[in-house]
Amino acid sequence: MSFFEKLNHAIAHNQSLLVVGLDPNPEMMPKRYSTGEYSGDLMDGLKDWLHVIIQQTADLVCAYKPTYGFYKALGAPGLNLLEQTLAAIPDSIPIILDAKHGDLNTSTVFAETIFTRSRVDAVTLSPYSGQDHVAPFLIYPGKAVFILCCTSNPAAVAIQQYPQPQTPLYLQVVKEAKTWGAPEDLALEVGTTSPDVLAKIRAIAPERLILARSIWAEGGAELTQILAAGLNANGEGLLIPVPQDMLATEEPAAAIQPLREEINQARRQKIQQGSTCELWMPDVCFLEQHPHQDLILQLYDMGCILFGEFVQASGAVFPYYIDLRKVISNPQLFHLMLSAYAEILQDLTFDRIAGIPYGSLPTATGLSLRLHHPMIFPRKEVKAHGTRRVIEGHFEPGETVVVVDDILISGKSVMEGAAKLETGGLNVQDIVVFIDHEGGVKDRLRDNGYQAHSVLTISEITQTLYQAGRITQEQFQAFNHSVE
Ligand SMILES: O=C(O)c1cc(=O)[nH]c(=O)n1[C@@H]1O[C@H](COP(=O)(O)O)[C@@H](O)[C@H]1O
Repeated sequence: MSFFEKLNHAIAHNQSLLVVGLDPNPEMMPKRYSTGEYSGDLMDGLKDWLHVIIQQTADLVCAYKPTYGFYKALGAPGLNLLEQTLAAIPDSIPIILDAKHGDLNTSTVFAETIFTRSRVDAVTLSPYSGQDHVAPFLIYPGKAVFILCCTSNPAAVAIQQYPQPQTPLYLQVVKEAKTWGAPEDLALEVGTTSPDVLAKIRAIAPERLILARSIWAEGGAELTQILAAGLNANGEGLLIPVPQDMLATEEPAAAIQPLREEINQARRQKIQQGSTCELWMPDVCFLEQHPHQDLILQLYDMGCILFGEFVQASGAVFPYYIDLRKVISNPQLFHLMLSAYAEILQDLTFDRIAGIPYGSLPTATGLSLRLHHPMIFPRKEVKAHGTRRVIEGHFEPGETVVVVDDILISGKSVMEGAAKLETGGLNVQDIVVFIDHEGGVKDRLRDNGYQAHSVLTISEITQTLYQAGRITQEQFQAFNHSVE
């Protein structure tokens, strides 16, 4: 039986959305397993405690969740204890190993160990190594992964809310993770005390199972609010952890039963509120994603694309400003950008590459080294002493030069540069820029005898930023009005 079948069966049979953590944490172990008449050692105490929890809760929960870290921390006896604990869990209850595994190099062996040599049905994973890390776990039919989307740790806010609270990274993790696996294979782990966070995730992932965490932290919201935000319209899709302190009592079942009923009450209400049965449609469409989406988003996040009112060199006011000069300080991004230029240059015929100073000299240098074509450049201002050269670098008159520049606004800078190269007897046909401001600038260049190529247009950039939630509707509309 697959993880999801087992889970659904356990939910229906035990009428429960509760998950019990089976954590051999010596600090949480009740004193009765180490003092008084108890004669065993620490490992015996932990084992007996966990076994009692399983016996008491097997008809009250829909899954068990052993935290791998607690077992590892106990060394070899701890790993032995994990096996004993898993063996004590009834076959009908699925096991989610809480490993938060995040290392790409060990993903294949770890997946094989837990899914073929133990009774684990699902595992929690960190999202930071991306799909490559998750794929080795998803090749096991019937097994599932839970992707950690956010945690409730206050210090994590700086990362999870980046770059801004309206478009936080944790929601991007959810959107991205949805493309890695089907709802039956890939669920989400959400640590939060905030119903708002759960509601945002539920809104973009209505079809995903969510394993809630940290909901019992002090100062957190009421359980009813958490349930209202996280349950789907069918009163399902949310797994609720049993509070740790309930597991330390002598009769965990007595404390858990009312909690189970409270949750079921909220589930019934949710079902009554929704009059229709929800049909989930996947919102993943790879065709719509811009091929340079990553590059565009990174440029924006680095502050190379700014929205607001900016006066341009021409005196005109645009609702944006592009400053690509910063890219050289981010080698990984610069590399991506050079690859995008190189894709265009490889289809052109030329002897040398010329960069327009100053902004495009690093680009021309990078392309020259990458494509093994010599570089030259027209000087911005000609020196009044020395060689008084207009063009720096070696060239032969009659050669063909491809000109590279950052952005075409009116085309003035690039045409001035090309004209200087032509005074040296060079031919300029092709001009390659990163961004085309549009508004007919390519036609203007064509009228002057140049063929202009661009990696991106400003419309593609704003459309991508808007779709990714980086810019607001107002910013997007301001841009659209400016080009009307
Ligand atoms: O000054 C500008 O107009 C300008 C606006 C902008 O958003 N980004 C930008 O880089 N620029 C500068 O404008 C140059 C191109 O403008 P044109 O010569 O009008 O095509 C670029 O090479 C930049 O030096």
